[in-house]
Order: sequence, then structure tokens, then C-alpha cells
Amino acid sequence: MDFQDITYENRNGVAWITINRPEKMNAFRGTTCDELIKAFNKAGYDKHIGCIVLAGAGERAFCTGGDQSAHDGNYDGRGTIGLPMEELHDAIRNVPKPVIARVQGYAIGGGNVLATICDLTICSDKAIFGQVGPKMGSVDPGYGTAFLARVVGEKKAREIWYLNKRYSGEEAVAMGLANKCVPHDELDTEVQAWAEEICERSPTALAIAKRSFNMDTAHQAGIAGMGMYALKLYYDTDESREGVKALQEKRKPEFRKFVK
Ligand SMILES: CC(C)(COP(=O)(O)OP(=O)(O)OC[C@H]1O[C@@H](n2cnc3c(N)ncnc32)[C@H](O)[C@@H]1OP(=O)(O)O)[C@@H](O)C(=O)NCCC(=O)NCCSC(=O)CCC(=O)c1ccccc1C(=O)O
Repeated sequence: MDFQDITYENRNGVAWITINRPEKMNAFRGTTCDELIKAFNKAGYDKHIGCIVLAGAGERAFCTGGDQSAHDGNYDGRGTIGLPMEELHDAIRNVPKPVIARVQGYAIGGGNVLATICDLTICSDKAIFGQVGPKMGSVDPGYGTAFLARVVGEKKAREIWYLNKRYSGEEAVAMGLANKCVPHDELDTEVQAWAEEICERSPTALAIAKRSFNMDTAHQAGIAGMGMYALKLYYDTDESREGVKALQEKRKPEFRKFVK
């Protein structure tokens, strides 16, 4: 399979899927999402693969969410908002194998959502987690909000979304957003060790466990699907455009002038 925006490697039975857009801090556009969906389905149903790692290329970012240069109102791809986000999130949740997010830098916006949805997160001491939606005219109406609350608790999830602070790797572990934080240079070894240990476990037991964990929040796929239509309408407002414009112009957005 030839990919443009991602890379795919089999490292001793572990599929490493890496977003390869370091010049954009691994922000995703339509093509990136389509390729990620293909890669997850390839790894998910390859009997030689026991565990999947999701990573971002380079040193600075795991993923910083939607590519703002491919964002004028809606995004540049297919799907309700011009990005097949629901399909990508579902692919990560539905593949019958554990997925580990390997976070070495920024996991921001939609990037933080991807890490949240992965079964496990291992980060380095250079990782920075956070949501920026209400600061730049966006919001994830599905797993990024409702599922995040299951992961870190309601109060913390609301803090993350309402204040858009940044959190270190150690803070992420303390709130349950990450499983382990290790020195930067040890990250890949740690991730591969966890993944290879998972590969030794019974694949069927793991698949049943994953489905079983997912069952409790399965209804959130419906919320996400419906919420995307609200988001599509929101992206076409001056209020949302102000957020994107302010980000591009590196200034503070003035949202309050759009209150009706
Ligand atoms: C990540 C930063 C905090 C890093 O800041 P800093 O270290 O100062 O570096 P910069 O100079 O800002 O950035 C370097 C370089 O990278 C470019 N870049 C960074 N992020 C993006 C991006 N997302 N898109 C395009 N380009 C990006 C940046 O422009 C610089 O390029 P130069 O050419 O050198 O100028 C900071 O960069 C930052 O805050 N970035 C923006 C983060 C952001 O706003 N992300 C979008 C969040 S919203 C989102 O992801 C929701 C969209 C979505 O996908 C979604 C929609 C609906 C439902 C669900 C989802 C979902 O779950 O994902």
C-alpha cells in the first residue's frame, strides 16, 4: 500500500502507523485521515500483527489536529465536515487489537482526541497535551468531549475544554490521560516493549476485552455522528472563521462580538 501522508511499518509483529507531516506538526487533512483509516484496517485484520502503535513523525508533535491551512469553513476532504473524523475514530475503536498512542511532543486538538481514543498512551517527558477548539473556532462533539470525561472525569474534561490549558506528560499520567511517561530517549523502546508484551497475550481474549470496554461508550458514536452536522453548520459561521483567522494571523480571537 502506497501512502503519501503516513508511513506503515511492521516491527516484529507490531504495526507502527506514523503521521508523516512534521512540517505541519503532523496536522491531518482529508488524505491523512483516509490513509489512517486504510492503515488501521490493514493492521487490524492482518493475522501477523498483534498490536498497533499510532505515532507522529519528528520530534515536535504527535499530532496537532486538523490542518488549518486546509480549513476554510469546512476541511478539504470527504465526510460531514470535510474530514472523515467519525470513520477514523471508529476505525481506531473497532480494530480488534490494542492501539497504543506514542506521544513525544504536542498532542493538541484533534491530535489529543486521537491519543484519547487509543487504548493506551505512552508519552515522553517532552509531551504536551491539550484541547484548543474554543480558542480557535472548533469543538469535537463526540469522543473528544464525552469519551474524554470517561477517561479523566467530568470536572477535568470540562477544564480541558473550557480553559484550553496545556498539560505535561506527568500531568497526563496523573489525570489518567496517559498510562506512562518516560524520558524522551526511552520512549520508542518502552512503547515497543509494551506492544510486544501485548503480542504474547491471547488475541481473542484481547479482542473480546476491547469490544467489552467499548460497549459502555458505544452510544457516543451516535452523538459524534449527529454532532458533526452541528459542527458543519458552526464552521460556516463568522464566529468559527474568526478563530481560524486569528490563529493564522497569530492574534487573539474576538469571539464576543458574534454573540447574538
Ligand atoms: C501546536 C502549537 C501549540 C505549537 O506552537 P509553537 O511551538 O509556537 O509552533 P508554531 O510556530 O505555532 O508551529 C510550527 C508550524 O507548524 C504549523 N502548525 C501547527 N499546527 C498546525 C495545524 N493544526 N495546522 C496547520 N499548521 C500547523 C504552524 O502553522 C507553524 O507553521 P509555520 O509555517 O512555521 O508558521 C501551535 O502550532 C498550535 O496551536 N497549532 C494549532 C493547533 C490547532 O489549532 N489545531 C486544530 C485544533 S481543532 C481540531 O483539531 C478539530 C478539528 C478536528 O479534526 C475535529 C473536528 C470535528 C470533530 C472532531 C475532530 C477531532 O477530533 O479531531
